[in-house]
Parts: sequence; C-alpha cells; structure tokens
Amino acid sequence: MASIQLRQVKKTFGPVNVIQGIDLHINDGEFVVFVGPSGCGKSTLLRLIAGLEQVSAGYILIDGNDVTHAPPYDRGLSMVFQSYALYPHMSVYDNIAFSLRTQGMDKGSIARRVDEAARMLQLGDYLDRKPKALSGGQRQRVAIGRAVVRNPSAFLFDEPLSNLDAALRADTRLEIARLHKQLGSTMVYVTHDQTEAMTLADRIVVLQGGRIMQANTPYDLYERPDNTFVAEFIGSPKMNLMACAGDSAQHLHIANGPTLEAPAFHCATAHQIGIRPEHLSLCGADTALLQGSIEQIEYLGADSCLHVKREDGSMITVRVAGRSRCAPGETVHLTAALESVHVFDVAGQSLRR
Ligand SMILES: Nc1ncnc2c1ncn2[C@@H]1O[C@H](COP(=O)(O)OP(=O)(O)OP(=O)(O)O)[C@@H](O)[C@H]1O
Repeated sequence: MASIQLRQVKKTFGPVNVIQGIDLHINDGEFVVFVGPSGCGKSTLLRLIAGLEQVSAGYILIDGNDVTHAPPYDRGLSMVFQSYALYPHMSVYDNIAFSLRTQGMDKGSIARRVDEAARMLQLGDYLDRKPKALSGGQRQRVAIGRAVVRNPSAFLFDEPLSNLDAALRADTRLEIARLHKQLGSTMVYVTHDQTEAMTLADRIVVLQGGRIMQANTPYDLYERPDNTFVAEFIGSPKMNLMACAGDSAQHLHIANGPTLEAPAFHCATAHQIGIRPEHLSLCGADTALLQGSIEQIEYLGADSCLHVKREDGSMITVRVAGRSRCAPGETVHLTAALESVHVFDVAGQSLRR
C-alpha cells in the first residue's frame, strides 16, 4: 500500500498543454476516481503516475519517494487496461503467473498466489482455459488477477469496464469494490461512467482541460459543487441552471420568478441559480418558483423526466417518481426547498458561505 503525491505535474504533447499543473495527494488505501469530459487528460494523468509517460514538469512521489524519472517497473504499481492485454496463447493460470515467473519466484509461491487471486476473483474453474474461451467479464477478472498477484503498492485502472455490457459492468464493479475492501490497497481509476465514479470512489477528481475542477467525496461533489462545471458534470440528468440577480440584503431575484431570501449565500454577486431535476416538484401557482409548459415527457420506469419550457424559452428538466400524470402542453408550477438551491457568480464559482 502506498500514498501517491503529484506536485505541480504538467504534461505537454508538442505545443498542447494536456496537464496544466496538478497538485493531488492520494492517501494510502484511498480509492480515487478521475472523471471528466473526453480529452480532459484523465488517461494521461494515470499514465504519468504509471511511468508510461514522462512529466514535462513537476514531481511524482510514491510513499514519499521521488519516482518522477523512475521507469514503470520500479514504481511498484499494477495497471489494468480497458483492452485486458492478456496473452492469447497462454492459459488463465499462466497469464496470472507470468509476471511472477519473470521475477524468478519459486513454483510453490506462485501457485499459492495464483490460487488465492483466482479464489478472490472466482476464476478457480477457468484456470486451464485460454482467454478466447472466456467472456469479457472473465477476461477482465484475469487481467485484475494478474495485477493482484504482483502485490502492488497501488492499482491503476484505465476504464477497465468499458468493453463490458451493462449487466457485466455492474457485476465487475461490485467485484472491484469488494477487492478494494479486502486488500485495502490504494486504487486510482479512470472512467467515463458516473455510476462507477459515485459508487467506487472515496474521492472523485473532476478534471477539465488538464486542471482539477474539484476533488472531493461523491457526496460533497453532488451536494456542494464548487462551480457550474462540476454542478453540471456530476448528476444525470444534469443540474438546471437559471439566470438570477442578487443584492447585498441576501436576496436572490430569479429571472421570470420570485425573490428568495438566501442567507446561506453571498448573494450580492449572484448570477445563476442551480436546482437538480429531482429537487424540483410540482406545486400550486401561489408557491411556485418557476413555471412553464411541458414539451416532452420521458418515462424511465422508476421515474419520469418532464422537459419544461419556461416563458423566456429556456428549458428545465424535472424528475418525478414513477409515471407522471401530466401531459405535453400542460402548464406546470414548480418549487424546490431552499436547501437544495445552488448559487453561482458570473465566473461560475459557488457563492455558498
Ligand atoms: N501521445 C500523445 N500525443 C499527442 N497528444 C496526445 C497523446 N496522448 C494524448 N494526447 C492528447 O491529450 C489530450 C488528453 O488525452 P487523454 O487520453 O488523457 O484524455 P482522456 O480524458 O483520457 O480522454 P478520453 O476520455 O477520451 O479517453 C487529448 O487531447 C489527446 O488527444
């Protein structure tokens, strides 16, 4: 197990600054997930930690030791790739044992480690098979097993579940969570998938343009986003943002809506309010924060999304439980508890006190 520290890490590819000065301390045993839009630098950052790319500036420390210029094999890390990267001509056993054999470990110790990993990952029945005779989920478990037997100080996962279908993804996600609990290892994980990020992470790092927009627990990112980027990126359907103005007497004036008293925010520089779709609910006209007419209803089974057009033409999304009794074209009035309202300034920064 190990801590991983990034200090002012930068990476350029030719003229392009892909990683723009990242400071991050990953604690021993922590599960950290990197998320962000395509091209934000998630994989590059993971590959810099692995030593598969060289930093252009800054330092990387593992357990306090400077490994900035150390080759991958000297960092004590194991990486699991989206593509599994198994040897097709070798059995599952030999794939898992491969790195131990190259280290010169004795046969008995190898057998013990492979058996233990196979038991942990429920691969015991498949040890004699070749990768092509396995499902995608089983192949990824072999790739994880190969990482586990090396007893690394930390695991690095690069979108390991992306090639799996939805059901296998959910199962393998649970296995990774179990593995983390069982091994207590430091894990750094890149994904596009919000559910993976929210369910696996002790801490999510949201990246945009090679910078950290916010690094915090799933709960805090969801409940207390620092900026509109994180507010819109975390949560699906995304948070509704609407124009507002504020004053120094703690009032928020919602465009085409009422004025609220909002002592929890620095209201004077308010520019937008944010309300998540699930925090809006239907109400009577006298208590409404917002109103509009329903353009479309999406029925999702457990809940429905109402897409509502406001008087100024802007769209907002409302999530209601089960099947909505509303109909397209209907005018609806909406309210939200003040505790669920977010307020941002013109630069998109949260104005929470
Ligand atoms: N070897 C390379 N040479 C030049 N540019 C690169 C190289 N590797 C990555 N890039 C660029 O760096 C940026 C970040 O890439 P990276 O793969 O880290 O993004 P990502 O956030 O993981 O994206 P995705 O979610 O699409 O996989 C992209 O614009 C990419 O084109």
